[in-house]
Amino acid sequence: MATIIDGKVISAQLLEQVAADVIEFKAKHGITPGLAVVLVGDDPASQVYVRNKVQRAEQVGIRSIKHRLDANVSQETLNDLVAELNADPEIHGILVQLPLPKHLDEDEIVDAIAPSKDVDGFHSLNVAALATGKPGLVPCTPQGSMTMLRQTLDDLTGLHAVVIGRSNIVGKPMAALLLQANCTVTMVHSRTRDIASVCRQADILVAAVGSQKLVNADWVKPGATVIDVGINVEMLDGVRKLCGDVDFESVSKVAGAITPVPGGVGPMTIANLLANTLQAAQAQMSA
Ligand SMILES: Nc1nc2c(c(=O)[nH]1)N[C@@H](CN(C=O)c1ccc(C(=O)N[C@@H](CCC(=O)O)C(=O)O)cc1)CN2
Ligand SMILES: [Mg+2]
Repeated sequence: MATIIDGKVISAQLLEQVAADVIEFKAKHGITPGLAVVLVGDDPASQVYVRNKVQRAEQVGIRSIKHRLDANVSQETLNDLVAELNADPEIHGILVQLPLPKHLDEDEIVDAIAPSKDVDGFHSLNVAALATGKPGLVPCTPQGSMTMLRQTLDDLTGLHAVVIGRSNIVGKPMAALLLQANCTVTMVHSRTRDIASVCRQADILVAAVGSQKLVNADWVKPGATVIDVGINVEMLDGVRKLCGDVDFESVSKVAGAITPVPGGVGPMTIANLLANTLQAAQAQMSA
């Protein structure tokens, strides 16, 4: 049976560290780090994530301000709000909760956020910084996944990491971080031929594709470390349950270590968002 990599425990450690660093920041600069969270529309999952972000921010001493906009808000109004937040010296971090309603252009709004306040690490300049190994704000979910890998494995150097999924917010930044950690990185996706045999070669397997229980035991090398980034909803006997991209029941019998869903990568995302907010505030104070 695989070791369970507990995201609740690891994220609680990170939050504790952020809270201590926030106290130090406040003492040094006499100001409180500020995070603006923008929620457009009524997507129930997004509402839960935003509520959790605001609650956790308070817990670590970061001031958060939530901006709730109607589902049919115009691109112009959203751009104007972001411009206002960019100019606000009390706001050090800005995030726009995704996904946005279809009529809005996500790329445009993400690139409207000042790169120094882009605590999601989605802005083109932060993406370029990560790709070229320069300092910048790194996306929260891949960053959290790396923390879990580092706590599980002594050294990542030379390990073969396979990332399933090529999204801009998880797959691509995850691959860049694994490469920085000296892994040999392969990305697989819906057009990959014989995806199972490629995955079976992985020492580290990261599933970030949004396809319920896609990865089964046949895809996993015995002893591999498996990071499940998927958050999918399944109905079991009429009850709504979360599950990942990995079939936990079968894979946990083969893998060396595995993250569960829920309680794995998810909690790391929010902890890293707050770590990024503090990092952004520190950088702005020394600019
Ligand atoms: N602007 C952003 N939008 C989105 C991001 C993001 O990082 N920035 N990521 C996801 C949603 N997300 C954060 O926003 C997120 C998803 C899941 C969790 C989490 O803690 N999940 C729990 C289960 C929670 C539940 O019961 O529903 C877990 O896995 O244990 C946190 C954050 C898309 N949008
Ligand atoms: Mg759109």
